[in-house]
Amino acid sequence: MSDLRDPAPYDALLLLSFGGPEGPDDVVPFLANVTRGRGIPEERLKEVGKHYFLFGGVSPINAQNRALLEALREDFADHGLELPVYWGNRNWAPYLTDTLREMVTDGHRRIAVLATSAYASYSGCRQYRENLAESLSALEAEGLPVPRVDKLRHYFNHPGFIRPMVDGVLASLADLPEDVRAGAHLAFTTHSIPTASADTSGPAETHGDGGSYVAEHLDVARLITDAVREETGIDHPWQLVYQSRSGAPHIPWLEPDICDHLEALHGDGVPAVVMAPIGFVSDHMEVLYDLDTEATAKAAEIGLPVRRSATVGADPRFAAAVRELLLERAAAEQGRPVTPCALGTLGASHDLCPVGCCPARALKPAAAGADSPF
Ligand SMILES: CC1=C(CCC(=O)O)c2cc3nc(cc4[nH]c(cc5[nH]c(cc1n2)c(C)c5CCC(=O)O)c(CCC(=O)O)c4C)C(CCC(=O)O)=C3C
Ligand SMILES: [Fe+2]
Repeated sequence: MSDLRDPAPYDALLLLSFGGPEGPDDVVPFLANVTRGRGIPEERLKEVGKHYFLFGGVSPINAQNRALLEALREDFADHGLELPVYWGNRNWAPYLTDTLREMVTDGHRRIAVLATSAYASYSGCRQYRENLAESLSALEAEGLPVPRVDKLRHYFNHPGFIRPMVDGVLASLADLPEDVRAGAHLAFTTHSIPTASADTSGPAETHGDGGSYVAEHLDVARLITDAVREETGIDHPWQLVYQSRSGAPHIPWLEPDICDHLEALHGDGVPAVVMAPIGFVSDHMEVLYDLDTEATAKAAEIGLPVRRSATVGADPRFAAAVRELLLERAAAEQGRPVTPCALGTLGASHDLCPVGCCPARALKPAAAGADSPF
């Protein structure tokens, strides 16, 4: 019998995230890193900078990742899985290249990567793969060994991601005044992206209206609504809506925006809304500002009771899911039969992004996919 705890061929796990500022002096250089060559209007950057300054220049994302690192190490230790866990970011310290350099210096050559983005899309998948390729090239240029990096599959439909969100929505419903609770709508929110990116998200066969990005979020919304109904006996009406739009106004992005949605629901006489940020793995500035500040103020202004449900963050069930994803992939790499764990109608996502998955505007090398140069 094979050992179910055997992580071979992997010798380390890399938690790969976005990164965020940790004080006022970090904000402008962080935004410069994020928007390098991305054509985001100056006005939008000033606006987003203000969001960060409102919170002392501190994004919650790094603290969330530190907590997740702890949760992963604890879960691995509790399950006899001896695998070191490292952390690196695309846009702020600890920077991905520095972490990968440390990993190869520590002797690691076959690295599993968990990105803190659960869904397909250029911004949520290929852009992380491009950053991995850039960092591997940097190591190569320094004459260091280039490790093999494998990105773990999208986990939007993994029970360890879904169940904490179900609990979050149930807690938010319970927190609403009793007289409006039963009639509450669920507004599932995610990051708006250009419709052109959504339509080409995921493998070529899913390209079309909304692509994998929208289909995956709809599956998650249905799974959560179904689980909530099982618990409460109430079929809460729901809709997938968007937040945090940027880019030039003439370029179409996914709509409707959460604030417009709240107004429309209020106009229709809906008594209350739970906003569930399913597009975000943990609390980010988008959750603190766009939902907890802006959308909550809009709701107060129109007299609509709202609650924002918790993100998954460092929930121990999510840490366990990461272990399962890693061991599942290890087994597949060893050629052992595995049944990947997934809820919903879409099934488990691919291990290796095929050529043409979430294409970029300009072709750049991307690691950990069928088109990887490494
Ligand atoms: C799909 C998606 C995710 C989810 C997947 C994932 O988690 O990766 C995500 C996450 C995040 N986005 C973040 C921050 C920003 N994103 C920006 C810009 C953009 N995001 C986009 C999409 C996404 N973004 C897009 C299409 C743009 C436009 C231009 C471009 O294509 O680049 C900008 C520039 C200003 C602005 O336009 O808002 C900022 C500052 C932070 C950190 C937050 C914190 O500090 O807590 C996080 C986790
Ligand atoms: Fe973003």
